[in-house]
This record gives sequence, structure tokens and C-alpha cells, in this order.
Amino acid sequence: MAATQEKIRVTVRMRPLNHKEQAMHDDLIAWECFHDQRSIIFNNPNQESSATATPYTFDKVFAPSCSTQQVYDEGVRDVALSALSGINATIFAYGQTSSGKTFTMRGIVENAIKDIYDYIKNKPEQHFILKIAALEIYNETVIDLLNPESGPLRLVDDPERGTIVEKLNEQVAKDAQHLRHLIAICQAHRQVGETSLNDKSSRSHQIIRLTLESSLRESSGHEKTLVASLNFVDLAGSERISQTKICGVRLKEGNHINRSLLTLSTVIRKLSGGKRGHIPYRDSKLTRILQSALGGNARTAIICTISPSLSHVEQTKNTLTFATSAKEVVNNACVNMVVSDKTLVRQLQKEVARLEGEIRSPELSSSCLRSLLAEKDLKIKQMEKDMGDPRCQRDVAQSQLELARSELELERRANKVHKGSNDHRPSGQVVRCLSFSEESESAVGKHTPDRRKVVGRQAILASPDPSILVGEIRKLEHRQLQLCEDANRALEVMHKDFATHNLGNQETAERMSKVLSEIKDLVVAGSSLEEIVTADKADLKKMISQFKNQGNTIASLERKLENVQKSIDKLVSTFGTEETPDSKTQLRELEIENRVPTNNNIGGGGGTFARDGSPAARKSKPVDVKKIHKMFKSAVEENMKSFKVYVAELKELVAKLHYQKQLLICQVLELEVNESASEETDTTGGSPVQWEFVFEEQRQQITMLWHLCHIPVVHRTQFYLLLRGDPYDQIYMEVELRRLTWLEQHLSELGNASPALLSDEPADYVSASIRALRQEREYLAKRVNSKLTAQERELVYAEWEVPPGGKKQRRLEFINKLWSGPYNIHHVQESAQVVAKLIDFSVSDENSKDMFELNFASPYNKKTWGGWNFVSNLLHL
Ligand SMILES: Nc1ncnc2c1ncn2[C@@H]1O[C@H](COP(=O)(O)OP(=O)(O)OP(=O)(O)O)[C@@H](O)[C@H]1O
Repeated sequence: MAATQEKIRVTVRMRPLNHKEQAMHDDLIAWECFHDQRSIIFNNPNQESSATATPYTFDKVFAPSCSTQQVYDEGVRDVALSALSGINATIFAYGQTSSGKTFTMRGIVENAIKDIYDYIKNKPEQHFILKIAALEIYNETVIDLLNPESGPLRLVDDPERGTIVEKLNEQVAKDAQHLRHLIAICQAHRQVGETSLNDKSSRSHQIIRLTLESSLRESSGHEKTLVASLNFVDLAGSERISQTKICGVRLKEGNHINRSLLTLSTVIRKLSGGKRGHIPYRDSKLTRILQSALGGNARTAIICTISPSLSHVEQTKNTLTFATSAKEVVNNACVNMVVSDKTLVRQLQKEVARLEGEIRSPELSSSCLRSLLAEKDLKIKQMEKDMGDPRCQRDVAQSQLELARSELELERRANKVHKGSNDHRPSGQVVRCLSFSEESESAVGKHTPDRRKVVGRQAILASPDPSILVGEIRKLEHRQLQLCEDANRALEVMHKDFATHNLGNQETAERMSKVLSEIKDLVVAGSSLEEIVTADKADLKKMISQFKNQGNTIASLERKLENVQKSIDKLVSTFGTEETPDSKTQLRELEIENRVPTNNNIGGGGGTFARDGSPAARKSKPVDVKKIHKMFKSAVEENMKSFKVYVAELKELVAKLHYQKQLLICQVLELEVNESASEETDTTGGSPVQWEFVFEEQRQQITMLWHLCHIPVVHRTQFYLLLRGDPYDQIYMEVELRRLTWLEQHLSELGNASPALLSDEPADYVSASIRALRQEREYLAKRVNSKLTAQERELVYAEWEVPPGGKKQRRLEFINKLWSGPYNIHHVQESAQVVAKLIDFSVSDENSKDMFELNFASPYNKKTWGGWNFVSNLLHL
């Protein structure tokens, strides 16, 4: 694909004077932006005229009054969005410390995410995958911001892809909200420190890399895939040591920052000169990683941020000189199209066929051609080997999908708990989750003006009206029945396909009827549910037992769907394999049936008959039976594939249904517990069976919330081991759930809020918790040696799949694995046992539950909230 030459887009943004600068009387505004919004001039407030100054001109100059939205729209938007058409793009923020780089980049990233997802929404015919990776370069060390525990990363030179960061974690963003959440995690991990010019000065260069992959099936049937990366680079600020008055660690950081920025400006200066001599990309990790954005295959925009203040005039001039060089740098961006392995194999096969033809022709048969052919054959084999068995790949992908789904489900479960400790209102997620479609949401809205009162657990406690629950359940049941009917219809269509086109063999037919009966079974399950619900007359006790039965039926529905999917898988694989002797015979029969008769003794009229009286081919042209058969076959194959997808979707919906039902059962149980508590004045309340159920449910929620909120693993271990479902544990569980729910809500608000609106307090909390957790893990890693014998260590390493390596590294890797899989009960149990051993913790009288404060107030009120125990407190260090 031809590259397009384009200069780097350079814009300048001047921030307003800050409070400190305003407070200094002699600190005046030293720069004036022209009305053309392209030039800026030094205007010394201590001199009468600016006649001697020369203006600096750029693609755009944004005055202090301009919003970040404007900077995005007019300065970088089109560069950022080129990634959607397969062109790499990079957006930098460059400038002195405290000039507004981070402020600007956060807004730019937010705007870009919004635009990207709007674009994706409007292109339903295209399939998009968006991945994110993020790193920081701190003191010339590369750290993965999505997984800082992985330690320093190496840069590796790849002959085709250039410099790559080895083992950099990349995650697929499920949607815009998930992407924002991941970015918030990266920002929380970034190194920040206080200097005299900026309370929250970034001490590292941060690169957030989004990889956008879009595939489109063209009318020719070929799939076109475009892949491009979009980098958001928030550089650390250049700083004059005398001005920032830094020393110690900050000084060391400042030196590294200044040195790498110097390399960046040298690279830019050399590139802007147009001479293609030696460009010192390799002098810093920053320029190595960003090499393609600097004169390579990318579109690049640089936003230079400056302060208006007279006291920073020298630094501002340096920034503007850098910007002036940068606007002369020319890049060569091109569209990055990916040719799939399959297409390559196909091309090579064609070439082989051509060569074979040439070899067979007597005049061209030569040893040279033979060797060429052999070489190509070898290449094809290698490629086929690399591609692996597509069916196997499909299965792996499918199981990954299932895993991701169940993770998502658990995440939802964790989120579903009532949000907010004081107002007892349910979260938005719970509300959303309880309604499948907009239609049902509006239906709920009709019951009562305040929907939230209807569906929330706590709200129901406050307003115990079982008829509302019946309404909810009925809607769910109705939806379930619809699903079964849909499935049946789809299957019948497929069955017709098979019958009409006389495809497949005996085995396929058997499988087909098996799937049919399985689906029928589903429909029966669905209708029996409907009967139960419609027979109900709002008797609370009766309802509870009904709900439980329905829960079981849904579980069996899930199992049945599982079977259906397995059968379809088998069907697809049988059908996709080589032609069977049966089908070959059928094909031969069809061919014979359709062959042009040799003896033309046919009567007139519309139809023609062969000598044996069977329907025969038309007189004029022979019918290409093979072709038709192939066409039918591929049509049926397509149908089966889409049916498979359809069943997978059904499965997901049933899982959702199941979850919603569990939630409703919980609500009813609580209602009942409450009622019986008031009737019997029994403080423990509820039957043991009900409590057991609620306990397990709450424990799962708590485990997930511990994970999401980075709670110390020692606290998790103690809590997990001490609270084992005793009826008196109810109160502890409730308190823990409230605290965690509050915290999680607080942190997710941080993830969803517009960066410009973020308060600093939650961000600090996240990074402090992550840091504390890291320290705790490091501390536990040190205890592995003293608390486990060499033999025990080897055993646990094998059990936890810790790869061989240095002793220290293995210990840390092992500890990092503990409590990392909140959705796996076995993992959680094992983690608790290991941590308990490392800290000598046992369940005994002296280790009572009293260590978990019984305080219902949210942690927001710091006076009453003591915080979670850190390992150092616990070990009295
Ligand atoms: N355009 C702007 N409008 C209002 N406030 C701004 C603007 N730009 C920056 N600020 C404020 O100035 C302060 C410093 O900004 P920021 O931290 O983004 O600077 P920086 O260039 O990233 O600094 P460093 O290099 O030290 O990390 C912040 O409090 C920020 O909110």
C-alpha cells in the first residue's frame, strides 16, 4: 500500500495562570495569541513594545480560554481517527512541568474513546476488536501499567515490526466503559510525585496504546482486515532543577526525564533538517519505542503545552523552539492491511498449481522448476502447521469466550449488591441487569414512578410487595419461553435445509434429529415454568418454593442448552469433514439422474425425461450437479454456523435469566427472613438452609469485591477463614459487604468520570491501595523461605504452576498468584490456606471475629473507619 507523506501536526496550548502565579504580583502574562489562532508572540509586560519579537506560527494555537474539546476537535481528532482506517497514529503532549500535559491528554483520550465507539456503533457491517496496552518509562525502565508486578520489561528489535516491548500485557476492551476502567488503572499505577511547581507531577513518560482491528467481508467474499495502533503519549515535563528545587529521588527522576527529552529533541531536530543521516533513536527508550511516530509509518500530532507566565518564559521559548522543529518532520503513513494466513496459503497453492502445469508441459520440465515446486510445498506445509487445526483454534476461542462470559457474570454479581450505605438504593447495574430490553425496562417503569424502588434488594425490604416480584418473574419466564420457541424455529429451518438438499449421511441425520429433540425438550421446560408462575396467587411462602423450583429448572435448561451446543458442534465437524462414501454415492446418483441423455427420445412440453423415466437434465445444457451440490452444502454450512452462534447467544441469555432469578430469590428470602425476625423476635432469623444460601452468595460477592478494590490479602484470608457460615456471621458479612460496596462504587465512579471532573482523592486511594498490596505481597514472598521447607516450596510451585527461575522471582511469582482468581472457589480456598500458613494464622479463640470492626458507617467517614489490616499491623512490625 502506498505511503503518504505528511508533516507532523503541531499545535500549542497555553493554559490559564494558576493560583500560585496569580498570587505573585510580578508574575504577568508574557504571551499573546493572535486572532488567526495560528500564531503566538512574546509580549514582555515590562517593555512598552513587542516590535523586536518574532511570532511563532503553528497549525493551531489555543488560547487559555479554549476547552480541551476544542483542542481535540481542531487539533488532533482526524489524526486519532485515522487509526480506524488502518493508519497508525500517535498523539503527544510535550511541554515543561506543570504546563498542562496530563490535563490535556486525559481529555484527549476521553474524547477519542467516545468518537471511536460512536464510529463503531455506526458500522454494524464491520467487526472491530479494540485492545489496550500501556507502559511508562520511569528512570529509563519500562514498566507495564496494566501489570506493574511483572517488573521491568525489555525492548526487543524485530526486523519487521521494529522495536517491541517484550511481554507487554495487552487486554481486549469489551466496551467503552471497560476501556475507561483499564485506563483508570493505568493512570493509578503511574509514578507521580510532588515538586514545587506541581503537586502531582508525572515522573514518567506514559504511553497508552490502543490497537484497532477492523474486518470487513467484501462482496467478493474476501475478508479485509485493517490493523492500526493509536498511541497517546503523555511525556514527563522538562524541568529546570533551580526552579523545581528538587533533590534526592526527584532529582534523579528529573535527570532521567531531561536526558530522554533531550534525545527526543535531538531526533526531532535531525529529522526536521531533512537530511537522512544517523538519527539517534537508540539513545533513549522513549525514542526507540516511538520511532515509527517520528518520521516513520504513522500520522503524528504534537500538542505543546505552555504556561503564560513571565517567570517561565525561558522554558516556554524552549518548548516553542522544539515545536518549530517538529512541524518540519515528515512522516510516511500507510494503511496497514493484514493478509490472512488462509489467503496466503491460497495464493501459494495457486502458484504451485501453475508450476505443476509448467512441469508437466514437456518443453518446460526441468530440475529447476521441480526444486521451486518443492520449496513452495514446504512453505505451505509450514504455514499450515503454524495455523494449526482451525477447529481446534475455534474450540479454544470458544472456551475463552465462555470463560470471559462467566467472568463477566461474576463481575456483575459483584456489582449487583446494593450500592450506597445510607440511602439503600440499588446500583445502576442491578437495575439494568433486571431488565433484558428497553421494552421490559419501560414496562417496569409503568408499575411505579420510581423504578429503582421496584427492583432493588434493599428497596424491596423497605416496601415488601410480592406482587412486584411476581411481575418481574413473569417477565423473565415469558422471555425464557420466547427463547425456546426461537430456537425451535431456527432449528426447523436448518432441518428443512438438510431435507431439501438431501445432504449429509446417516450419522448427520441422526445427530440432526437428536438436536431437534433436545430443543423440543427445552420448549417443554419453558412451558411448564409458565404454568407454575401463572398458577400463583401471590402467596409469599408458596412463591418462595416456586422460585426455588424455577431456579432448578433454569439450571437444567442451561445444561440442556449445553448439550444442544455440543451436538451442534459435532454436527458442524461431521459436516465440515471430507465427503463420506454415503454422500459420494448420493452425489453420483444425482449426477446420473441429471446427465444429458445420449439418445434423444424425449417428448415435448415443459419437462424432459430420461429413458428410464426418471426426471433428467434439461435438454439444452448439462446441469453442473457438483456445483449445485457444493452451493447447497455451503449454504447449509453457513446456516449451521449461524445457528451455533445463535445457540451460544441463547445460552448467554439463559445464564442471565438464571442470575436474575437467583437475585430475585435472594430478595424474597430476605423478605422472609425479615418477616420471621419480626414475628418470632429471633435475632438470628431465617432458616439454616436459607442462611446457607445467602452466605454463599454474599461470600462470592465479597471475594470479588476484595479483588476489585485491592484489599490486603491477609485481611481476605482472615475473614475467609473465620467466617464460615455461622448464623451469627450475618452481621459481619453485611458490614463487610457494605464497606466494600461503597468502596467499589467510589472507585468505579473514578473510572467512569470525565477526567476533567476527577477529584484527586480516589485516584490517590487506588494507587495507595495497589502499592500497599504490592508491598504486602513482597513481604509475604520473603516469608516463603522461612515458613515452607524446600520440599514444600517445590510442591506448591508445581501445584501453582510457577515456572523455573531465580529463587526470589519464583517466590514473588507464587505470591502474586494467590488471591488472583476470585471466581474460582477452589483457588480462593487454597490461597487462604497458603497465606494463613505464611503468617501463622489459625482459627482459634484468640483470633476472634471481633478483629473485624462492626461499624456500619461507610469508610468515607475516616473517624469511624479503621481501615483494613495490613500485614505489618498484623505481624506487629
Ligand atoms: N488548560 C487548563 N485549564 C485549567 N487548568 C489547567 C489547564 N492545564 C493544566 N491545568 C492545571 O494545572 C496543573 C498542572 O497540570 P498538569 O499536571 O496537567 O501538568 P503537566 O504538564 O502534566 O505537569 P508534569 O509534567 O509535572 O506532570 C493541574 O492542576 C491542572 O489541573
